[in-house]
Amino acid sequence: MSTDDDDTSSSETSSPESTSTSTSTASANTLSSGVEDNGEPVVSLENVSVEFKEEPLIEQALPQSIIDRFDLGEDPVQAVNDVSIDLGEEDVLVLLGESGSGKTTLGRTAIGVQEPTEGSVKYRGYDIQDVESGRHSGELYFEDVRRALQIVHQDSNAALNPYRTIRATLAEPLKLWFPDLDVNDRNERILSMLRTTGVTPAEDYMDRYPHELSGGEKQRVAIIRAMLVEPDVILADEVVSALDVSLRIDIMDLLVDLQEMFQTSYIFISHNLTNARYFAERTDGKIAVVYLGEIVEIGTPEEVIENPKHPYTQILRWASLPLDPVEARETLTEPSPVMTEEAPDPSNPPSGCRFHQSCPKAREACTRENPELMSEEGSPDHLSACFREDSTHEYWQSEPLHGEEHDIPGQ
Ligand SMILES: Nc1ncnc2c1ncn2[C@@H]1O[C@H](COP(=O)(O)OP(=O)(O)OP(=O)(O)O)[C@@H](O)[C@H]1O
Repeated sequence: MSTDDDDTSSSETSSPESTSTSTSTASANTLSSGVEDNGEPVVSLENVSVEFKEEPLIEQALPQSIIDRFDLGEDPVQAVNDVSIDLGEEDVLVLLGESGSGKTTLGRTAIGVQEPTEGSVKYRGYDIQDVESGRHSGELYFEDVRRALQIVHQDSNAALNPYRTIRATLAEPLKLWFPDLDVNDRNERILSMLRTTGVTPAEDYMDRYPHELSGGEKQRVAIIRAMLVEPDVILADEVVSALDVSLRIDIMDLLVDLQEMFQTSYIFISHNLTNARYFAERTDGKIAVVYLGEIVEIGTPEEVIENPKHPYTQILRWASLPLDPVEARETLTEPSPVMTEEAPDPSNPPSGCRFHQSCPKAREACTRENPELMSEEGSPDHLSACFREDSTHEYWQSEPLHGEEHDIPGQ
């Protein structure tokens, strides 16, 4: 009987360069499933919404007719609301926002792990739900989609089985997705990836258990596991948040290096403006700011961080302490520009613009209509979901909502 830990036979290893070159060449134009790169976005979301309905005991115990008649049901949580985005080859999209804003749900939906309540999610033009349910007839199978869209979590402790060696952990996805590889081929690929990612001496690490690794090493192994199957997209969900500040740059740099080798696209989730900016800058990616399930601003890091347009992004920037201690002290003494400390309820979001209750720039018009992403003339790719982008909107004639228009420090 063959077990994961049978993969211990020694093997001639090729240099990391030679293996990574061959794998990246294999994945450059043709997926291992045989599906041609068809020019469609790797992932595209169209008007995607996701709701979570909690079922309290009362709802489980009573018939639906009674629940409806006496209005006993709970409102669903609107985790994602009407989001449309495309992710192309070797694209990077950084989702930046506070805890609970919907980043993880949006990312999971984009890689087909979370089913949307409304809208469609496509992989290379194929509707993922259709592929999963078998409604789609063609050369693409759901297994191909699963392999192509991978995830790396924040908590590498939870992601790695404490009872399995690194060799066994990393052999598992290779056995699953590349059953034709023999033990030697698998070992070769694993050793090569360990070396490439700086986990050396690689031979020593093969037979270690997760508890024998540092936090940074565990996260490297989790990244290798996702990368070994040659995915098109990796959802990197707060992958550096649990690490010491000194290690964060190393891991982000590793992802950048791996992207160059494997031409992977990333959806990189972070609640930290500094990390979001660093990663987007290094990868020429875009930052999408997420607030209460919606993308409220999107653009290059320079556009979004240096020249934020949406009041929410401007406040996010204000709230991120500057590195200079004197500047940081001055910022702390400034009164908060947020109009209410009360967090909005995601199961009952405000009508109109979802940010209007907290927004220092809000006017009456913002209570009536939810602004779509729009751009000013001259910067077509820097979009903000705020009526202030539209110089002809009735917003400008309507009354400020919070007495008067308030300034946001630093703007
Ligand atoms: N399985 C679920 N069931 C019910 N509600 C959920 C579920 N998953 C997420 N939510 C809710 O959806 C909203 C968005 O959550 P999500 O985890 O996507 O946000 P996030 O920005 O990734 O936050 P965090 O960084 O804290 O994970 C939150 O109100 C959350 O409580």
